[in-house]
Amino acid sequence: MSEANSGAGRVTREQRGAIFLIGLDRAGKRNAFDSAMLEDLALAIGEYERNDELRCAVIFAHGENFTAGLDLLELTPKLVSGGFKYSDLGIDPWGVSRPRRTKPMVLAVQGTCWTAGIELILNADIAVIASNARFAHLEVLRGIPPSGGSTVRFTQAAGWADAMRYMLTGEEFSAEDALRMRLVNEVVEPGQELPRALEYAERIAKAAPLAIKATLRSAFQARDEGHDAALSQLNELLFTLIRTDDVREGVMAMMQKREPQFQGR
Ligand SMILES: C[C@H](/C=C/C(=O)SCCNC(=O)CCNC(=O)[C@H](O)C(C)(C)COP(=O)(O)OP(=O)(O)OC[C@H]1O[C@@H](n2cnc3c(N)ncnc32)[C@H](O)[C@@H]1OP(=O)(O)O)[C@H]1CC[C@H]2[C@@H]3CCC4=CC(=O)CC[C@]4(C)[C@H]3CC[C@]12C
Repeated sequence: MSEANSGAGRVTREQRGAIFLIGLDRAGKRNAFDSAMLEDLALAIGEYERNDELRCAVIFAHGENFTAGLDLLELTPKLVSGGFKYSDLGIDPWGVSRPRRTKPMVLAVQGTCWTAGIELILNADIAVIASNARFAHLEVLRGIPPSGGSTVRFTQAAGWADAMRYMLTGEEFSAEDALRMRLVNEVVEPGQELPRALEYAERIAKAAPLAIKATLRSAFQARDEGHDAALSQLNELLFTLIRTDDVREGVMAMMQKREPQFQGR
């Protein structure tokens, strides 16, 4: 698709029907995130968010490794001086700062997946990983805490004991460990992670887009504001959606025993 370690932005885009493939493209540096790559990934997610034709994004990495984490040499001075900020057209891929994405995100991961890569997984909806994937939260060995969401989401997904074991030591863990700790959905043979992620994306893209967004909104609200806040909004979400053309189409398709064709309205 593109040369390793090339391209100013270092993130590729490809539209396949309703699916948007977003590729980390700095393989020569093990897909370490410098500021150009952080910015371009955020912009790609912004493009996805604003394009109504697109119903599911798949984030993957060119080359043999997902990411070696942050390019500390390039980024530390910028973070120290407060000089790194996403442009207004971008969406934070880690869901740390607002606005939050409203559309689904599937991840395909292989090889080395350090720090920021784990945190991208934890901010995605579905993650498929290759059996050769290996993970580590190295931040405390570089003098910083995990700051892309793991202090909240790793503990939620895996429980305190496992999350602290890996975040406080920087110890490496395997694909099987990631599955056991419920950080990911599935482990597949190397090379199958992207095709399998695309299968999930195709299924999501066939579902009703407004219902997909409402599902995410409710789940995000539960995570951010607590269960009561999310439960109190469920009826309103339902009554808003029940009047849409997509609900009529879903019912008609069921009656006529055919695939629904949802328009997102
Ligand atoms: C803070 C959060 C993240 C922190 C970190 O990621 S710390 C960890 C940094 N990574 C490392 O230390 C790994 C170093 N590399 C290795 O160990 C090895 O290279 C390897 C095992 C990965 C591979 O080994 P290898 O033998 O196969 O290959 P090599 O020969 O070693 O390397 C080949 C080639 O690649 C280069 N390379 C490798 N790694 C790196 C790297 N990390 N950086 C640069 N270059 C690398 C190597 O030099 C070789 O190059 P060559 O030219 O051939 O010599 C952040 C996580 C998320 C962020 C937040 C996101 C949300 C935010 C929004 C905001 O608005 C504000 C900011 C923020 C909150 C943001 C803040 C920062 C995060 C929290």
